[in-house]
Amino acid sequence: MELKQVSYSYPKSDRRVLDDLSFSLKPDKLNVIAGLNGAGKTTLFEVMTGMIKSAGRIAGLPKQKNVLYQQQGVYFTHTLKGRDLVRLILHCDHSRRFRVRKNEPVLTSCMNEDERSKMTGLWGRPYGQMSVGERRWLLTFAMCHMERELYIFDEPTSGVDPQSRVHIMDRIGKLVQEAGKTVVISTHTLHELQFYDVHLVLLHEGRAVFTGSYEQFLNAGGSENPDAAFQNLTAPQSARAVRPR
Ligand SMILES: Nc1ncnc2c1ncn2[C@@H]1O[C@H](COP(=O)(O)OP(=O)(O)OP(=O)(O)O)[C@@H](O)[C@H]1O
Repeated sequence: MELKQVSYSYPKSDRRVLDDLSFSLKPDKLNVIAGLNGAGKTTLFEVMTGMIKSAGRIAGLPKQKNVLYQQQGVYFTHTLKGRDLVRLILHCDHSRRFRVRKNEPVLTSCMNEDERSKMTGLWGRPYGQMSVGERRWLLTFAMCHMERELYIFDEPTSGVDPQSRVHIMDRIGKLVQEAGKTVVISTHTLHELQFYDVHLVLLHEGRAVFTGSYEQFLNAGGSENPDAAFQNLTAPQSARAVRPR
């Protein structure tokens, strides 16, 4: 999939949130969109999913029914239980790969012991009694089991403890390895990317100011600390040389 000179301004605004943005996605890597708050990551996802219409061209975009988009902060009523959510999400999957029974937690062969006990514990628990991290893990787990060509997760690990973060990232990492699937996430937690084979796109002032691997990102940003590299690459030109390494 390739974005070519994509531009977008919100109605009644003359500021281009996306400004002639061009980059490609790599199907064999975890595609990561990073950028400052307000850089336009969510806007970009809404353009990619056809929720808003931009100028420019996106080549190779799958049909909408083959795109999964996990937005931040989707509301579910607090009385729904874990099993209701998993059943709802998997029922929406047109592949119908899974038959989920109410009294049997979904336990697949690719789950490790931690994931199995997490799923068993959350199966009967109301959504309102789950922590932020538990909600995110459960939703991400179920969505990763939907059959799609393009998966987009908007900050899937925000507000999540290290254990759940690893589970979520590993689950998303497994998707990347499945043939015919392209996966994109946005994140502010750059350190965790060192453990995955990523294609990083750094969005700044409407454009991709960096695209490449995690190692290339550290080199380009002139630091082994990804946050410092990020600061260097998003700083005004004049400030770049004086940022801490
Ligand atoms: N509906 C809207 N109307 C007008 N401006 C908007 C709207 N939604 C977002 N914006 C603006 O567009 C810019 C990009 O917002 P967006 O939510 O895409 O950023 P983001 O990179 O996802 O940020 P964050 O990291 O904080 O989630 C921001 O300046 C924001 O204020």
